[in-house]
Amino acid sequence: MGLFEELAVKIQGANKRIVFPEGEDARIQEAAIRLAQEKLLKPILLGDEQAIALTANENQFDLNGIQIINPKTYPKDQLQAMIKALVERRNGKTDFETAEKWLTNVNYFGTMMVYMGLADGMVSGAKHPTGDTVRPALQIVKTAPGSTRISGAFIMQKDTQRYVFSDAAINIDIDAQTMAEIAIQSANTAKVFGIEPKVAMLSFSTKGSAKADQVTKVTEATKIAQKMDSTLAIDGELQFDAAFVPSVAAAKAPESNVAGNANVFIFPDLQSGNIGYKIAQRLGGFEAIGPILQGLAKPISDLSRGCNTDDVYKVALITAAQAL
Ligand SMILES: CC(C)(COP(=O)(O)OP(=O)(O)OC[C@H]1O[C@@H](n2cnc3c(N)ncnc32)[C@H](O)[C@@H]1OP(=O)(O)O)[C@@H](O)C(=O)NCCC(=O)NCCS
Ligand SMILES: CC(=O)OP(=O)(O)O
Repeated sequence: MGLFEELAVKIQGANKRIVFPEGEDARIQEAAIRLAQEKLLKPILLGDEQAIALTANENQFDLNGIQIINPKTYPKDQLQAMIKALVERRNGKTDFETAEKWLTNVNYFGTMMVYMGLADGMVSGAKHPTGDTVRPALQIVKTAPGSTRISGAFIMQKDTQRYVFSDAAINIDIDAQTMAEIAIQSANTAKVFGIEPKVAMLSFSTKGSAKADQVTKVTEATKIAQKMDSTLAIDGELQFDAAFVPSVAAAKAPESNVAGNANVFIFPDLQSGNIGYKIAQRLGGFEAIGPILQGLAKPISDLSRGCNTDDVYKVALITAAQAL
């Protein structure tokens, strides 16, 4: 059974309510119809009813039975309760007027639905850049116990090959401590997706072949991560070829228990992580599933704006599974 068939079996019957703030988008509507028809979850589309119907008509979609909420006509008393809960949650950082304005934005509205238990998870980002999609989650849902940072991983999949790339979505510039935490989070994500993690801390240097502050950061991160979980196979600093290709590993890092066999790749910053996953996807022909947000207290998932219906469907399955 493939990964997504397994997830489908897991979530079937649990009826998790997943809110899609971009309900007017055709890819979102098509995925929501498929998810509802297969009884995998209960989609909730946000948006203007007329605009949603227009997209559906243009594409001959049947949205019968799918819940639609228009934040602009949301019952006044329920909106007031939402504003109050948001102001309370922000604990002095956001006043009533700002909260009211935020809630006219579908990503804030959807995030508050998840925070208040009106939905079990959220999938957005088909039309919004990552920052605008995840900022409400960072501000309202916040980190899960045991995590100090939220990060974004991709499952990269082709035929029988499956890898984790992190952080490819959230933290722009990271210190050694954050890189170590991302490594531990990503190893856990790998296990959820049936990968026995061998974690490579990536650099442009292998085992001291270059000297630079950027390299020192990666060696420090490796030591911290090894201390955080001594049972984990984790090594660095490694160049990608040393991490991935056994013959190169034999030449560059013969002592390493990870080099040549790594399957979880931790990038030293977001420039390299985001560029790296898109090269593997667009030149390497890998399917990129994610970004899967790690370390968040409730399941909220981002999409790439380049996503298709199948990507939305798969990210929704992951989100519903995280909500179990
Ligand atoms: C994620 C991102 C939007 C946050 O930036 P920001 O809104 O400027 O963040 P701020 O520093 O103002 O922080 C806003 C809140 O989020 C929290 N936060 C920010 N980054 C966080 C992280 N990685 N983990 C946990 N919380 C975080 C802050 O603590 C702050 O909380 P507070 O308001 O309660 O104090 C920003 O880092 C970003 O744009 N990242 C790149 C996204 C991207 O374009 N990726 C490429 C495509 S996938
Ligand atoms: C994850 C990612 O790169 O998102 P986008 O393509 O929307 O910027």
